[in-house]
Amino acid sequence: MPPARTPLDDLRREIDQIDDAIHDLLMRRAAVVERIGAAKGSPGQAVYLRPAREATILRRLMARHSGGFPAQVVVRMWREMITALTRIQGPFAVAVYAPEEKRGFWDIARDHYGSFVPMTAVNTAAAALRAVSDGTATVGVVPYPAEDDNDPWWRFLVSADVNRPRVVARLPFGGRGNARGENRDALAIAVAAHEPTGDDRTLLSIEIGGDLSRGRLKDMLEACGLPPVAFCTWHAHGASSGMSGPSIHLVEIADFVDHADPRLSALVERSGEIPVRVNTVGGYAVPLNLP
Ligand SMILES: O=C(O)C(=O)C[C@]1(C(=O)O)C=C[C@@H](O)C=C1
Repeated sequence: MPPARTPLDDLRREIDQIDDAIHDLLMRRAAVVERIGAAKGSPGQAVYLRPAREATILRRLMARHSGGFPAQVVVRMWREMITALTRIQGPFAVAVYAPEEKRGFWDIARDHYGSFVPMTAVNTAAAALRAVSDGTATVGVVPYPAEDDNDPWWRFLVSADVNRPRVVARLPFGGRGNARGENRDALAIAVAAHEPTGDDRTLLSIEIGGDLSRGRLKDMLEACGLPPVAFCTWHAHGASSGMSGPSIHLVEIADFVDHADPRLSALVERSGEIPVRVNTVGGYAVPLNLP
């Protein structure tokens, strides 16, 4: 006589059915993404990468999530899936600023882009940007800008060229998990569209050819409807020596702003005699509020 089926057997049978359903849906999702890839046309410069859409998908899922399965793990699983399905559409590789003593960026890049994507550690943020510019990497992962950096990587992104690499995401997007190292966030750089998600930050480079204090610039930004939430400044000559002269500010704005936004021309007009040049350096969807 065969042994009687126990409640545990029944539950495992149910798990097998669920696993089949999840697996079927994964294969179905992959087939749809293949069609999306075809609809986007030939892969030029990483046009298949849509960070805003990725953020929107995860925000929508988090809004409906409930039960005992950890939200962060949902994000982690989706991140693995999304990168795998991005790779169906075209080449994808990541260059991460991860010198010996700062391995944390490697962990958060791997959490975001998955454990099977080709990933290279580089010793400087500039090398990560170069990898994106020369096409050896699709995405570069660099430290979130710090005020005290007197040779900041972001100055290499200051350009009006629409095909230049720009900031496309802030990492971690869905919680830091067990990533090693300090608590510093990273930014992802790629040649991909800066698109709105409904809750965004934009990075503006503001080049100033004369004397304009940060306080004055802040007032001007606010008056133009561009609420600044963070500033970094780089002086082209005599960096950090307090000398006046050409300087570039990286200003984070609590809104989505694209290069044709009328608020940018309003800012230039408002500066009057002082030569001011404004460019967008990209931006990011505000990450999920998960530990
Ligand atoms: O919606 C797209 O454009 C896709 O390519 C699909 C998808 C996804 O897996 O959902 C994959 C990569 C993109 O960066 C965004 C989303």
